[in-house]
Amino acid sequence: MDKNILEDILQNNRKYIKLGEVATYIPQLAKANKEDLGLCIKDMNGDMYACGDYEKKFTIQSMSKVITFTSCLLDNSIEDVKKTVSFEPTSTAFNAIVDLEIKNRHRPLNPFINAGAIACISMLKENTYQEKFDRIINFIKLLSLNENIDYDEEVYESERKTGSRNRALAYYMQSTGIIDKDVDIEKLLEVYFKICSIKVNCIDLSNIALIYANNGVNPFTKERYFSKEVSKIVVATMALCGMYDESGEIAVTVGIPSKSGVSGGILSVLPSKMGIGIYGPALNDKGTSVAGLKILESVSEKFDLSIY
Ligand SMILES: NC(=O)CC[C@H](N)C(=O)O
Repeated sequence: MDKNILEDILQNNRKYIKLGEVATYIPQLAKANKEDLGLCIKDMNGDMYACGDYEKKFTIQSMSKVITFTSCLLDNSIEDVKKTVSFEPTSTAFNAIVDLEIKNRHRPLNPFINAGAIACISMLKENTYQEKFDRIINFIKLLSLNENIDYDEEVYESERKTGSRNRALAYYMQSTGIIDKDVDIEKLLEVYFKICSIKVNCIDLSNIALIYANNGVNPFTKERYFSKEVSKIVVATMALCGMYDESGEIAVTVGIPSKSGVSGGILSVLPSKMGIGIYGPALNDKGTSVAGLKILESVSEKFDLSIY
């Protein structure tokens, strides 16, 4: 893979930034620099190809749902997980309420929408809410091969103060028994907001993605972090649901299982080959980086990476 080609791809797709807007519904995210654009690709040999603002830190947002879902699968049998959340795509937004009432026996359709992730956090086996958060941040440190991962206190506060929609989702799920009646919803949401506020850069995302590309094994130390079975479930769910109600279109145009977040990050897993991290905070109307998505599409096309 030629770094100059990647640099060209990044520059050629810069023009799409103007089609998007940074997220404003979480006030702190509105402070992002719309012009930022970064890409990092890491392969199984440890070779890294990066350009643009690949070292810039941003919050992990919905990309954390990959790690939350993985942890939920490690703590619970697949049958028990399926009683709470299924693995079906949505045709509505990531924070939609309507599906919870009318579809799927009140279960969130998948673990990558807000309701699904909040339900997954409630299923983690730790005894305290602090332990649940520690578990996830430590797992992110492990998978990103970065001990220095931390969370952004200001983004966390901003989300906590403005999180009425997530509160509505969580209380609704408690009313239907999807979330246990003993769960303290405010505390559960604090964990969710804090997880979303964990800071990463494109290198961290590419490292995390690489572990999934390698079926749960760190390709450098050969350490196994989760089973091949869990990895397959998570990556398949990413392919079908990771880009919300745009997942079908992206399967066609990109063909690489991916998960986006409203900070503008995209985490993409190319099985057996590479991990990709992208950042560009200007978002399309689905909440995905508009130029980032175009970069992913160009990389896939240029190097013939679609899994289909
Ligand atoms: N799509 C996203 O990245 C959403 C995550 C964000 N923290 C929220 O709960 O709304």
